[in-house]
Amino acid sequence: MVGDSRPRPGDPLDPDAAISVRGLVKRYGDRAAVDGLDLDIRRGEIFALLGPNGAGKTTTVEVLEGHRRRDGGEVRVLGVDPARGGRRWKAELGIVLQSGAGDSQLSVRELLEARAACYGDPRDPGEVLELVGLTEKAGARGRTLSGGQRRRLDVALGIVGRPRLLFLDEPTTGFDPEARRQFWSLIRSLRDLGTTMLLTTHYLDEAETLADRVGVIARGRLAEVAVPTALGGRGSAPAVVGWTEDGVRRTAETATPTAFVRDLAARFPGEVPDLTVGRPTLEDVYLKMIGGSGE
Ligand SMILES: Nc1ncnc2c1ncn2[C@@H]1O[C@H](COP(=O)(O)OP(=O)(O)OP(=O)(O)O)[C@@H](O)[C@H]1O
Repeated sequence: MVGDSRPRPGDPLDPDAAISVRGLVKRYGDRAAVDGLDLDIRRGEIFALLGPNGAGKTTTVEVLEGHRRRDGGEVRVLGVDPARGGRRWKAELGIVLQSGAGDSQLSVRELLEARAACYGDPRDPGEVLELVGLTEKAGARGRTLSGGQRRRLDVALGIVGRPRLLFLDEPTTGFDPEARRQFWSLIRSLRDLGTTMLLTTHYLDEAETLADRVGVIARGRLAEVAVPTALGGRGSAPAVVGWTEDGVRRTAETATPTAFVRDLAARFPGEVPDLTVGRPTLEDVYLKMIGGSGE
């Protein structure tokens, strides 16, 4: 799918969606932190919510989780209005927060077993430890874990209840590059198991790698929703060809990079020096889209 894929204001709620939101408004005092948001997230999808600090991401997610009352609009999460969600509904959600579980005196396994006991059909704690790569730390006290290991424990606690929908709030903050890659493959395994995921992140590469679609929120409104390769008209943006000639770095924008490079190649006896062909990155289009909208 190419282009914007938001529902239009006034469209009915989508009963088949994992999350369906129409005209969501949340005010703090007389200021709207979320100011008329329309969004559908499909079952089984990984959706990344992007936006600058203060844009309204956390507020939106907290309303969806049932942790904050909305001031306007309609919301359904797994078919239920979060303002009225009961225990059974809550048991179908997994929430990965910066929980502080890592400060506990309990061991990693004890923490996980205690959480698993809250659910009717939990995942096996041993399997969850394996999935998040913490098997060797099963006996360790939470407070002896490194920052990245605590985050994995947060994820383990979020998924042990076998959630159908998982909320991940900036899940890889503080991870080293290898831990991030491992975490990404964990998220893909969860998707293969059918889990729908709503991810907030400030890492554009993370959104690009993981998300089926991304939504950019600025000043409490969704600026665009699209697959990562199409956001901001990225898919049809001109390519930028770069090369070095007479010791000078040159670049040219072109809609036909193949023909351009063919002509360029004809001008050089061998390789075109330092040849690059690029399109705008997700970060390029994102920064353009939110330009000047931060707090
Ligand atoms: N409890 C609160 N009381 C008053 N204002 C709040 C409260 N929580 C958030 N806000 C304001 O609402 C706006 C949106 O905040 P929110 O936390 O949703 O942004 P965010 O997109 O999650 O930002 P970040 O990327 O920094 O986490 C901000 O202007 C913030 O100051």
